[in-house]
Amino acid sequence: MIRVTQLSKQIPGGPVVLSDVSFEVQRGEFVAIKGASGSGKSMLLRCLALREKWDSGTYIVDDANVFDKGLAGRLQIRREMAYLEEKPMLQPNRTVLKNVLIGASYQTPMWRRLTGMIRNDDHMGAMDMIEKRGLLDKAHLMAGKLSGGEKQRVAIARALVHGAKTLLVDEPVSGLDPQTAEQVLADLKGLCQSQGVTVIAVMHQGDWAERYADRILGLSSGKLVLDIKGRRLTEREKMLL
Ligand SMILES: Nc1ncnc2c1ncn2[C@@H]1O[C@H](COP(=O)(O)OP(=O)(O)OP(=O)(O)O)[C@@H](O)[C@H]1O
Repeated sequence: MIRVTQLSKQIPGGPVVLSDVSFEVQRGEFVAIKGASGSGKSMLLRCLALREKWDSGTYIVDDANVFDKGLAGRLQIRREMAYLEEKPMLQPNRTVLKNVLIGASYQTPMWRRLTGMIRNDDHMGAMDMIEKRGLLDKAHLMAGKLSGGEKQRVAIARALVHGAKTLLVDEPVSGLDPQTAEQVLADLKGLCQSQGVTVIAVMHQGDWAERYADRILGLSSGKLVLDIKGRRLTEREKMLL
């Protein structure tokens, strides 16, 4: 369970971008964050991923207070809560398999990044994860040759191989054609349902959030104005965002 209480964040010398934001997320939930441009959606995700410093607020993950656990606790959060940017950061001149195996910089020991050495078990696990993302035939292609949706799925595979329990995903379907968007979202939803992975995704465009999310959080000018079960928004609710 993730519990955020009264999270506030101000850009140093600039505006307040999150103000007293509180909510809970259960393990295995698919939560969508909606809100107009500039409402603080990405900032919220980055705060959850500890990519941004919190000015105030408490952050409980699996019954432990993250800010009481010191550096080890923060590193654990960064490993278990993978932050997937809108344009996944893959190494374009390495294969899909290598990208999944080597992981993001904060997930992988330096010696492994430098040598590229892998164990047999790791190789099997990565191939399995790639296959489940529907990318087995692309495993040996250079990542730079993939489409946007395929890159998203490689980033998801990579996060899971490296122990992520929660995926914090910024605009997972932006720029994708509808069919690929469905595939990416169905994959995320399946992970929630079958493996208890928690997904918190910024999904403002279209009605993707209404169709796929178990819960919808709505932000307006840095404030949480909506916290509802996933369903079609009423006109009044849309007006809030
Ligand atoms: N480093 C920064 N310096 C100054 N202002 C910032 C910085 N990062 C974010 N902001 C401001 O914080 C506010 C929230 O930004 P954020 O990226 O979270 O919005 P968003 O809801 O994700 O928007 P979009 O949908 O356009 O991506 C915006 O007004 C933005 O200009």
